[in-house]
Amino acid sequence: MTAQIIDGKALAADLRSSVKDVVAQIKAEHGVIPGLAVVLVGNDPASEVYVRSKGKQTVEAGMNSFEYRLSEDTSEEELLNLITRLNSDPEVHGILVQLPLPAHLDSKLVINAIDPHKDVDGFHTTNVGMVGTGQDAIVPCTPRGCMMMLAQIYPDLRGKTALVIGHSNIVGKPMGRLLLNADCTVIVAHKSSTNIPELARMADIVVVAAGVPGLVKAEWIKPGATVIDVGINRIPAPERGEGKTRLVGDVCFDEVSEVAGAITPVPGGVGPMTIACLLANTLSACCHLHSFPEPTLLGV
Ligand SMILES: Nc1nc2c(c(=O)[nH]1)N[C@@H](CN(C=O)c1ccc(C(=O)N[C@@H](CCC(=O)O)C(=O)O)cc1)CN2
Ligand SMILES: [Mg+2]
Repeated sequence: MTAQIIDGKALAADLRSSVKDVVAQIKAEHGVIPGLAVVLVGNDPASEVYVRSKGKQTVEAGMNSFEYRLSEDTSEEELLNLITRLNSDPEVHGILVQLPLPAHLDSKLVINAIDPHKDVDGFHTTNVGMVGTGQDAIVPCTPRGCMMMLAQIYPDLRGKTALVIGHSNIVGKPMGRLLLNADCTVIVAHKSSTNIPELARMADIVVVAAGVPGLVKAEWIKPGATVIDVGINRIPAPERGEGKTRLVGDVCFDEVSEVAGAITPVPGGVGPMTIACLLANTLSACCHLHSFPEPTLLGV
């Protein structure tokens, strides 16, 4: 079998275009422009790239982008004061604090200071609790993107056995909850799990967010299963020249593609969906704050 490639780059482009259309419609009908505030503390090079990309894509979708770049030594009080200001700014519908934060800042405290209705990352305890209890709430971007990718393969997820590898608050836990809300039979494995290959062989769907390059092997996968690779690992690539690197996921892509029914690539899979879903969440937050009807995006 050669797996169908789920093209995250193309799907993300469709989603962004769908967001852009609704943004233009809201602007025309109500004179409202959705606005996203992104806060970056410090100079982590990967975070710099993601924040730049978020700002660029926000503007391309016709929304307002407000960027706050704070120095590495910013105090918790300064950061909380900024969040308080953004919470009451009517032009700001979405607030995102790029993670990871420098070690002296308490990210739980900072995230829980965001108005839950503006928490477009879906990390606030209120949104986490609501998603966990199957209520409508803001869903974290990466898991939302994974669910949209799964919707390309399965019109209905009910009764599927899903294995999530990794139990981070950003991906693994919310992914498990969303799959459970969709009536899957869900297993969440993590670094203390002892029998992951055996669990994987039972799964119709495997979602991997472990941060371990090449963790998932072909012999773990049930023939025809769908494999969603959330891993983003930069590894040395001496074949490209001295000091060069390349990006790989948590899945041995070539061998797993021979067994799986569908698979996401890295790069160009889940990653691009993350930022597209951020735009979708910002638009939804704007609609909710103004009591506009919830937009239909990618038919869902
Ligand atoms: N506040 C948040 N912080 C972080 C999040 C988040 O959702 N909210 N997620 C990650 C980083 N991230 C967005 O912030 C992110 C990671 C990767 C990609 C992406 O498009 N990856 C590309 C490859 C890009 C490359 O070449 O390096 C891909 O997979 O194709 C987008 C966003 C942690 N922090
Ligand atoms: Mg995140």
